[in-house]
Amino acid sequence: MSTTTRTPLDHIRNFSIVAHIDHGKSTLADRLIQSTGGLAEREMSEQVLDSMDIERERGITIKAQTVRLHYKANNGEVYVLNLIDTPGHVDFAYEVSRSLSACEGSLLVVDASQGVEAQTLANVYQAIDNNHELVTVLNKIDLPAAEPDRIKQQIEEVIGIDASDAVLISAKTGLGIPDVLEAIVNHLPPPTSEGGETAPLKALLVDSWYDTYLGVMVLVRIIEGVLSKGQTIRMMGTDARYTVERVGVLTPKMVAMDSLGPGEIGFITASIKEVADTRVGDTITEDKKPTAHALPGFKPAQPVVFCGLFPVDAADFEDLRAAMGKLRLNDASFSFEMESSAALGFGFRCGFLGLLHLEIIQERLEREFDLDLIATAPSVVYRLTMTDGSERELHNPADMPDVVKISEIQEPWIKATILTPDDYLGGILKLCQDRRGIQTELTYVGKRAMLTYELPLNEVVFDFYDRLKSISKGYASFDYHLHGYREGNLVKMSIMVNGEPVDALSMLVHRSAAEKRGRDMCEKLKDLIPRHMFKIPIQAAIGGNVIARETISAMRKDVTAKCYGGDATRKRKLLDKQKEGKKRMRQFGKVDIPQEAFIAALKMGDE
Ligand SMILES: Nc1nc2c(ncn2[C@@H]2O[C@H](COP(=O)(O)OP(=O)(O)OP(=O)(O)O)[C@@H](O)[C@H]2O)c(=O)[nH]1
Repeated sequence: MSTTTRTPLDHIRNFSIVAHIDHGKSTLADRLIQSTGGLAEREMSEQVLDSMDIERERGITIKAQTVRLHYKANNGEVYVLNLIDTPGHVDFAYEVSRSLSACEGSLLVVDASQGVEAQTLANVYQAIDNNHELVTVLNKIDLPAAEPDRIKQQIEEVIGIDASDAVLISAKTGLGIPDVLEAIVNHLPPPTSEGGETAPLKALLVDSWYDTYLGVMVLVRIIEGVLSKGQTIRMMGTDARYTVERVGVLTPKMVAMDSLGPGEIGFITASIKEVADTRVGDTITEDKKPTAHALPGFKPAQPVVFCGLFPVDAADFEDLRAAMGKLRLNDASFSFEMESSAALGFGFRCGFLGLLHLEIIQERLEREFDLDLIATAPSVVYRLTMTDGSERELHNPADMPDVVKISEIQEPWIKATILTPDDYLGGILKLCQDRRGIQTELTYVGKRAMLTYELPLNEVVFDFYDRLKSISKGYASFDYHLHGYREGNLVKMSIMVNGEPVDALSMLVHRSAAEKRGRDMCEKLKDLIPRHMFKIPIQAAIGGNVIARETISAMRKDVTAKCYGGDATRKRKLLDKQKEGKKRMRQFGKVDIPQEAFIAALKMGDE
């Protein structure tokens, strides 16, 4: 089925939903789809918008998707409402900003029992930066703890927008959903299009993903001109050309169209091989009749955090490569290249948008592809200026050049916003201080403190978020964005086990923290590495200087000794168990290091 009737601009509303995690964005989206008849009830999987398993399990939205809804308003007119789903996590801030720039307005959803959180703020400011009109929606008013009046006031105080006509809803029960639809039509502006249909094609590449049947699908927002089947298009950022094969919209089912016009949002397919060939934020134009200017603000996603991933069993290397290839099909911001480590053998150096992204990929590799992996210390991207004036980026501490050749090391800093109940403020201030944080603001939002800190990213990548959650018993919320590079007094710390350097454990640390961290690492490793038949020294060193040392004393490693006099099956079981245990160990020289040691050793205690 296809259609060519073009919806007039004033009957289109393009909007997104901005919210803190768990405030009910997906539930509301489902309700909107359901109540406009996009899907019959029995077709709704529990949550339509979050499609990947891990997303559902963790309750977060990773991949932005969109739906086109038809809504008959109280004024009798039928409107096309395009909802663009935005990823809910800080690591995907750039994707969020692109999704937002594809629409004119946002629903600001705030949980009426929780109030404003760190991500509410970060996302709403992004929406305001994109000149969005906002409709404030207070969700979960069915909860006894809901305090809509107090939260309205809080929104006005903290965000500085008028919340007096906020829509009160329960996405769970469906209460108030018709009011949300009316507010979208009446309070959010329609798209505008300077050149209209006759202008050369100019479209924003909002998102792309891999569909098993259709291949790479590209989500586009038409700014001006018309995008049609059979057209030869050009991606202005990458200068690649493709012939459009399919044009359509998602309702959320795919519905074919002949073309998309100004203000519209839909998808295309064009025999694009990899998602990596499409860059979110790029401008799509017609090859024969190109637009004069590309859309501003395009920047390819840059990996921020790197780590090495190695198979525990070297024989799994090719499987790991294949699995990573598959994941990358759908995630252009995940990058990997082969790496070999003296200690860990062959593996991959991988780049991620942030820590959550790293965790998700690692988990998917282990779970969906059944691979046992060793992850090395996550590292940020350092910028080195060499004594000969040249500059280079350092993704892996193991590649650190000789210090005498380096004149300056710069490290990335972030600007973090933390909201926490007052009770945990002391602990959080100490945590930020210990991580070299610089406090820039401390204000109160009702009974909660709102902190802004500048922090070196390398102090955050290990376990900052875990620590923050444990100090605040889960109540603090956290959001950050990159805030540029600064010079840092950084040194490379190496760890030696039995005299052999373990490259996978080397890291760049601030000089002031090096000694403590070295001591912590040695102490941790002492507990994590099992005794061997010989004495094992564990040392932390900067250059040639040993800054910390522990020793694991020798033991006769005979697990069957315990079973003296026991039966043979028991003995065999123990030996099997020991063999199994071996699999998850790595040999360094003569020493076996269990896989857990790598991860655990990197988690810094702040106590
Ligand atoms: N009581 C109540 N619970 C709700 C309501 N809306 C959503 N929830 C619940 O709140 C939790 C989070 O809702 P989601 O819709 O997944 O939240 P989200 O904002 O989409 O979260 P992300 O996808 O992680 O960004 C779920 O357990 C919902 O069932 C509501 O109106 N009332």
